[in-house]
Amino acid sequence: MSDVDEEIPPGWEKRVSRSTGMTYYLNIATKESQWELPSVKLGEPLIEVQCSHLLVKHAGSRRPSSWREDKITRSKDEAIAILNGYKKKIISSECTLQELAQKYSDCSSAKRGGDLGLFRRGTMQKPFEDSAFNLKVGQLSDIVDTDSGVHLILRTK
Ligand SMILES: Cn1nc(-c2ccccc2)cc1C(=O)N[C@H](Cc1nc2ccccc2[nH]1)C(=O)O
Repeated sequence: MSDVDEEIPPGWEKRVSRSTGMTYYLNIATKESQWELPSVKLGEPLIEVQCSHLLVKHAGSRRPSSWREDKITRSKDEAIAILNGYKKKIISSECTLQELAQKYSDCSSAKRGGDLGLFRRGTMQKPFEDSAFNLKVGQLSDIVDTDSGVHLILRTK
């Protein structure tokens, strides 16, 4: 099959199994693998995405409390500064978003490294949805502001 026919979508890598010599495909962000070429139907509307996120809440958050802290009192500016620090670590590959989310995210998805699973439009707060659906697989968002706090979003599928 020519390379043109076998266009591998962004965020995926083609690998060869050491044990069988068979080709498989690895999702760089989730480390999940599959034998089939990941399908991206160009030009078709994106129905659902999968993302992981790191949320830092602040005193103005809709629910200024989390598994980490009963009463969150930091200001929004402090939350943004903290998130910018995490973003630097992720961009420099010092840490992954999943590692930081597990330790520091104020969302209950922290226990899953920030993984929110697959979701469709209409299920998340609009600023989060708009950012998530505009990311390519493997792409990290800018800081996103919702009623819950400030987020970094990594699209994984
Ligand atoms: C949308 N969502 N999914 C989970 C989740 C998913 C998988 C496993 C465990 C929890 C938690 C949440 C959630 O709303 N958490 C809130 C914080 C929050 N607010 C969000 C707004 C948009 C996207 C994710 C968000 N997470 C909380 O814990 O106070």
